[in-house]
Amino acid sequence: MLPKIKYVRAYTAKGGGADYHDQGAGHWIDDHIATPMSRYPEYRQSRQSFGINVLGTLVVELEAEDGTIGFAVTTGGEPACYIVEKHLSRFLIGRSPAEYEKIWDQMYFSSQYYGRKGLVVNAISGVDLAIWDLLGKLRGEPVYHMLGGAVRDELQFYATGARPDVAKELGFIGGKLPLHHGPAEGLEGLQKNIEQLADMRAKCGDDFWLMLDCWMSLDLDYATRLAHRAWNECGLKWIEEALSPDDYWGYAALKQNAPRGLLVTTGEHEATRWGFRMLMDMDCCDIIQPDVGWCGGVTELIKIANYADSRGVMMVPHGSSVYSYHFVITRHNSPFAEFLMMHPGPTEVVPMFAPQLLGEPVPVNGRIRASELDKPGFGVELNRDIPLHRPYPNEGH
Ligand SMILES: C[C@H](O)[C@H](O)CC(=O)C(=O)O
Ligand SMILES: [Mg+2]
Repeated sequence: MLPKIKYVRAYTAKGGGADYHDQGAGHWIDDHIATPMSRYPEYRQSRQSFGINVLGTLVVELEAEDGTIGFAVTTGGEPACYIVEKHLSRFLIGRSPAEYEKIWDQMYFSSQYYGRKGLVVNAISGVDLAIWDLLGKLRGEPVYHMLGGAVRDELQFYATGARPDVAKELGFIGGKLPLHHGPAEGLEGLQKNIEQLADMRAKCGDDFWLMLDCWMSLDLDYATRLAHRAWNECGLKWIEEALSPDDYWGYAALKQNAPRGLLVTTGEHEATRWGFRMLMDMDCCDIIQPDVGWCGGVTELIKIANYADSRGVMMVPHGSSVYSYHFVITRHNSPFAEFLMMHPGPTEVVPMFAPQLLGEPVPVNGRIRASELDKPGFGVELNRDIPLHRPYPNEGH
């Protein structure tokens, strides 16, 4: 019998890490990136100006009766701490981490009346990842072993950041650029978007994948025009998250309208098996991109991935560092993974969730070997030198 969970603790942390938009001035990730808020000129230059980094990181720590600690990080900050400590902890204390299915079900359905997506599911995801970490640490097994084992020897990565040309030199298989100008900047903005992409195509050569991340900023008409020009003039591989995550009808139309061969991708702000079922049943995209720290955790991602597999849909999770790596290595329908370049330039490979995780593997020549994941749980430790704040201790302490 495994030791039971004795303590549940939820902390917040600031300064990068799982809340990867919380970076210092001059970072590429906050440099005039198109967003749904770009229609307001005062919020166009910086995403931090409208509060993209307002939540911070949520750290969930579960301590078992024998003192073993499992933990996970995701976004959600102080409000997510409240949900974990004051609501979800009741489903954890005194329970075995091997009961992850029932625990997930209880967390989700007890919070459904105020949850279902967004912050609450981030909090549930953080708890679920901490459970899997604890389970792996108690069993002395990496999470990917518990998920069925590796289906290939290494992970291959594309890089997200403003410098696909540097990503190519660093050995990545492709580069995903942020889109800089949204519909409010008119035809001039559209032209600038195409010129930036064309410039990158010239720098990277013809056979390197180039993708555009539109971070929910476009409307269907703009997205269709952009897709055609970017495909015809620059050989774009995929157009990502062009529309609001709620606009399933728009995504279905975009997939119909897009040039044959260009992939439509979305899902990083979608959650649960029901949200992804909607995307797939409505034929909204070619690749789904759940974030394991936001979609419901590993327990839910198994269901999402199996449904995608049964429909022949590719699943390439969004960011999420080790939480994604341990999953992707086990799936045939996840042939490659994303690496978010968190160097400000970004001209170097640095750990995605630095400084919060210790022992986080990074791609070398665009790859991580499966054997690098061979440590119990998710194979990382919490960096306790960073300031951690615990705002709402539960009664069990
Ligand atoms: C670069 C994008 O705007 C965003 O910050 C990250 C993202 O959507 C992705 O990695 O995908
Ligand atoms: Mg994205």
